[in-house]
Amino acid sequence: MSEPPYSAATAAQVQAAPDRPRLDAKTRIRLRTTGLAAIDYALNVVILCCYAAVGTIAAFVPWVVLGISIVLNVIFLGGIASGWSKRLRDPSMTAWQVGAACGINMLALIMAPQIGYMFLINVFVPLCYGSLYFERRAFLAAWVLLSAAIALALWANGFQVGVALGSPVEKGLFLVNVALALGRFLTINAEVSHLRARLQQRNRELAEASVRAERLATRDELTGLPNRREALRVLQVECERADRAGSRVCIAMVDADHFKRINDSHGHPVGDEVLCELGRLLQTALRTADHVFRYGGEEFMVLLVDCDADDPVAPFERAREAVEVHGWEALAPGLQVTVSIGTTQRQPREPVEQVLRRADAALYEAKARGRNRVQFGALR
Ligand SMILES: Nc1nc2c(ncn2[C@@H]2O[C@H](COP(=O)(O)OP(=O)(O)OP(=O)(O)O)[C@@H](O)[C@H]2O)c(=O)[nH]1
Repeated sequence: MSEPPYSAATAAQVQAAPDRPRLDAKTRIRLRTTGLAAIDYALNVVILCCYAAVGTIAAFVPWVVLGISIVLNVIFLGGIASGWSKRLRDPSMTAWQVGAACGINMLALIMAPQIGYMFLINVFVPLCYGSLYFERRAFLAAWVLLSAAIALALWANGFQVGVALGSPVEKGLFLVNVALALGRFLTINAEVSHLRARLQQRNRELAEASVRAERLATRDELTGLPNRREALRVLQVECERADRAGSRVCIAMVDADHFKRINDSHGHPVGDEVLCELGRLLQTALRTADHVFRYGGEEFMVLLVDCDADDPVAPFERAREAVEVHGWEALAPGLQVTVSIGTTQRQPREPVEQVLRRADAALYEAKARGRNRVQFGALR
């Protein structure tokens, strides 16, 4: 009998499988870069083996470098993979890795001065890697320490820095080594360029998010009009401007009449559409320089700038009429919408709160007098 493709036993095994701890993204990146450094160590050992095989350097040198490389990489990779390095200020252990790589090259310079060029070139690679993570002070420290280490190593090997270009194999190894050094430099540069591109992308996203956040903070989502918070800000700004220019502003509170009934008889979505349409109608009925805000619920605030007209009621009467004669039937059969408007004119240097209170009182009066009307709130 053939086994079912997915037996109950398999399901039980899957369920019983313990959750393997997953490495976070940053740890994976650290392991990747440290792993690349380990591959670099291995390549160096291979080149040293070749030099040892043709007798340029002593046979023990690659073994010593291999042994130290293994110990160092076990420490770095193990420290990062186990999460131990997260306790450090730099969990990538950059300074330690750069120091270890330079140290191992200085040791090799002492042990194999015949190919000293290779180790002097090699120290530039970890330094470049450090440029991804080092702070300014660390560069200065690296410069001083490395210069001292090179001087010490040269003193220890009797100031010998060989190139070894005698045999064809040595010439070939020299070229391979130079090509590898170039490859390492360019790999690190490619990484820097990738990071720069990511940073630019993040900056763009951040700028877009802040524009969106600002829009959300100042706009009403339903009608797209500026919200109450923005209304109070703009009102303050326009009043100050009017005081400087010696002009007047008019404000009006516009409230849909019996809006609860509209919601109740035609449904909330129709109510929402009515509010959007009201916003559009008010904007169309007034001048482009004037401001229409959704003040809250079914209430709008209108701000007329440079409103020195003898009759500050006229523009609002026009807006009220535009709402009354609008073809609301197109939204819902039997739908009729009117608005009540309380308006007032701000006196020079009059506090904003006082003007708002007067406009509110005028709106209240318009409602009390039967709705669908404009009421002017005069100074008492
Ligand atoms: N559809 C919809 N309704 C809203 C919104 N905001 C407020 N409302 C409704 O507007 C109604 C306002 O009701 P009331 O404050 O009683 O006022 P009204 O029915 O317009 O009566 P008057 O103002 O006295 O003419 C409430 O039923 C609210 O639920 C909205 O964004 N969408």
